[in-house]
Amino acid sequence: MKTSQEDKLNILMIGQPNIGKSVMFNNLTGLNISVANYVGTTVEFTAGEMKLGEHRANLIDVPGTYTLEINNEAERVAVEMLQGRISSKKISHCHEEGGVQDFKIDERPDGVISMIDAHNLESSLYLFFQVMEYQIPTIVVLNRMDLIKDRGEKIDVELLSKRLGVPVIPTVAIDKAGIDVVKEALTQMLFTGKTEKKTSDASAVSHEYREELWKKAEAITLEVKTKPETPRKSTREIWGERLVRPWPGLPLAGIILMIVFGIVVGFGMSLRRYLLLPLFRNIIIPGISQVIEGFVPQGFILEVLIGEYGIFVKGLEWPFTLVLPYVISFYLALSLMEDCGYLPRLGALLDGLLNKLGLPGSSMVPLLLGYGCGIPAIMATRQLSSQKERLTVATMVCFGIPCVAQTGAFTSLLAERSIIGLLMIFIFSFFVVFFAGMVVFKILPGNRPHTILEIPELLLPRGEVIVSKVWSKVKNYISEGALPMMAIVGVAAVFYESGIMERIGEFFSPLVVGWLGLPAEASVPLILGILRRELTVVPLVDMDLTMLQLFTAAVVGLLYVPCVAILATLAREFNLKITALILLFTSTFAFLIGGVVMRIGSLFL
Ligand SMILES: Nc1nc2c(ncn2[C@@H]2O[C@H](COP(=O)(O)OP(=O)(O)OP(=O)(O)O)[C@@H](O)[C@H]2O)c(=O)[nH]1
Ligand SMILES: [Mg+2]
Repeated sequence: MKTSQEDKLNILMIGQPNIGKSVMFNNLTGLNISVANYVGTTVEFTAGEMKLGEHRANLIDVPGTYTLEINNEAERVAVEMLQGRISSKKISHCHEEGGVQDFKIDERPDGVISMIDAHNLESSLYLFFQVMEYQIPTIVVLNRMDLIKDRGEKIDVELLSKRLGVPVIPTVAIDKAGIDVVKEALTQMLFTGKTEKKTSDASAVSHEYREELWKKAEAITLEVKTKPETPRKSTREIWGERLVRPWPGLPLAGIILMIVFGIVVGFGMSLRRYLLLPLFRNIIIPGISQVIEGFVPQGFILEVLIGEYGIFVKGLEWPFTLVLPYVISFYLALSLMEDCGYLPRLGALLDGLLNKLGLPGSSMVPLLLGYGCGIPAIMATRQLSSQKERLTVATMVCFGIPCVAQTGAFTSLLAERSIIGLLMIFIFSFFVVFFAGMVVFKILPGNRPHTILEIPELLLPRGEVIVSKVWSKVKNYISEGALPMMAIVGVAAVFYESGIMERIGEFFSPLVVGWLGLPAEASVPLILGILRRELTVVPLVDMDLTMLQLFTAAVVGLLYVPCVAILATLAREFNLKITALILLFTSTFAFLIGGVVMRIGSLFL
C-alpha cells in the first residue's frame, strides 16, 4: 500500500446517505466534521486518523451512496475509491489540531466499514453486497439501533452476521454506543486477521443480477427482523409524516419559516444592539485606539489604522458587529432545522414548485445551504443526478441567494429603517432565483431525470450538536470571513486616505450616480464586493442614504457578482467558461435591474 502516510492502513466507511457515517467518523477519529439530518451532507471525502490500540489507521468518510452503479458523481468516486484510483485532491485530511492536508490513496483500501441502517435494512444490504464484490476485508456497523427499538422491532444481530459472513456490530452513533466494539473488530480484522486483498473489479450490474441481489437482501431482512404483532408508530413518525402533507404541512411550514426569520433577524439584531455593538464601540475599539495612539505619530499611518475607515475601526466594527451576530443567529436557525430533519421535508413540500422549474425537491438542500455560503451549496449540487440540474441550481445560488454575511449586512442596513424593505429584498431574491432557474433549465440541453426524494427521520435536535455546529461556523467565519474583511478594509483605508478612492468614485460616477441614483462614494462597495460579497452592502450602512437609495443599493448588492471564492469553486466544479458567463450575467443584471428598480421606486416614493 502506497499512501502518503507510508505505514498506515486505509479504511473506507461506506453506506447510504444520512445514516450516521459522519457521526461515527467523528466518534472514531475524535475529529469534528459536519453532520446533518439530510441526504448528502458529506460531498467530499474526509480522512482522519484513528487510534486502534497501539496501531493507527486512516479512516475515510465516503459520501453516502445508495448503490455502486455509478448513477452520479458521488457513486463514481466511491467506486474509484474502492478500486484505489483516487486523486489526492478529492480528499481533505483533517487533523486533531484542525487544518486540512492533502492525502493520497492510490491502491485499494485495506478494510471497509460497511455501515448499515438498522431502520432500512433491506436497501442497506443491497449496497453491502455490492461493496463485498470488491473483496476487501469488511466489518458491518449496524447503526441507528435506537430507531428500531422505538418501533418495537428487533434484529437478530448474530444471525445477520452469520448470513453476511462478516462481523456485525450494533451501534447508536449519536449516543457513542458500540464504538469500542467497532474499534476492537477493526483491530482484529486489520492486525490479527488475514488482510490479504484479492483483486476484483466488480462491475457485474446486469438487470438479472440486481434482481438477485434485491431478493437476497429481502430474504435476509425477513429472516433477521421481527416486527411487533401490532405495529406501532411513534409520535415522531406521526409528525414526520404530517409535516410533508400539504395539510397541515404547508401552514406549519409558513409558521416555521416565520419563526426562522424571527430568530435570524430578531436574535441577530438583539445580539448586535445589546452585546456586540456596545462591546466593540465602547470598549474594544477605544481600547485599541488608545494603545495605538500611544506609539504611532499623527499622520497617514495612524489614519489607516484608526481613522474613520481604519483597520481597527471599521475593520473591526463591520465584521464583528454587523455580520457576526447574523452568522450566529442564521446558523442557530439552520442547525435546528437541519438536525431535526425538517429541511428535506420542506423540500418535499415545495417539490411541486421546484418541479415547475424542472428541479427535484432534493435541490432544496443546496439552495438553502446557499443562504449560509455559496461554496458548500455549489459543492452540494454534486448529489443531483444530472449536469443540467447541477448547473441550474449553481446558477440560482450565484444569482440571487444572499450568503449569511450579506443577509447580516442587509438586515443591519434595512431592518432598523424598514422591516418591510428587508422582507421585500428577500421576496425579490426569491423571484430572481426562481426566474434564473427557470431560464437556465430551459436553455440547457438534456431531460429531467427521475429522482426520488429521500426524507429522513424526524429527530429531536440535540443541544450539544447545535452548540458545536454554531461554534464551528463562528470559528470558521472569524478565520475565513472576519480576518480577510479586516485586511480588505485596510487596503481600502489606504486608498481612501490617499485619495485614490475618490478618483475611482469619479470614474464610476456615470453608472453609480447617473444610472443608479446613488452617491459617488457608493462605487467603493461595488469594488470591494468582488472580494467579499457582504462588502457590497456593509459600507452603505455608514452613508446617509434615502430609503429608495438603500433599497436600490441592496438590490444591486444582491444580484452583483459572486465573490472570488465562489468563482474559484465554480471554475473547479464546472469550468472557466461557465464561471465567466455567470460573472458577466450577474454583473450586467445587477446594474440593469438596480437602475430599473430605482426608476420604478421613484414613481412611488
Ligand atoms: N437516532 C439516531 N440518529 C442518528 C444516529 N447516528 C446518527 N444519527 C443522526 O442521523 C443524521 C445523519 O447523520 P450523518 O452522520 O450526517 O449521516 P451521514 O451518513 O454521514 O450522511 P451523508 O454525509 O449525507 O452521507 C444526523 O442528524 C445524526 O444526528 C443513531 O445512531 N441514531
Ligand atoms: Mg456524512
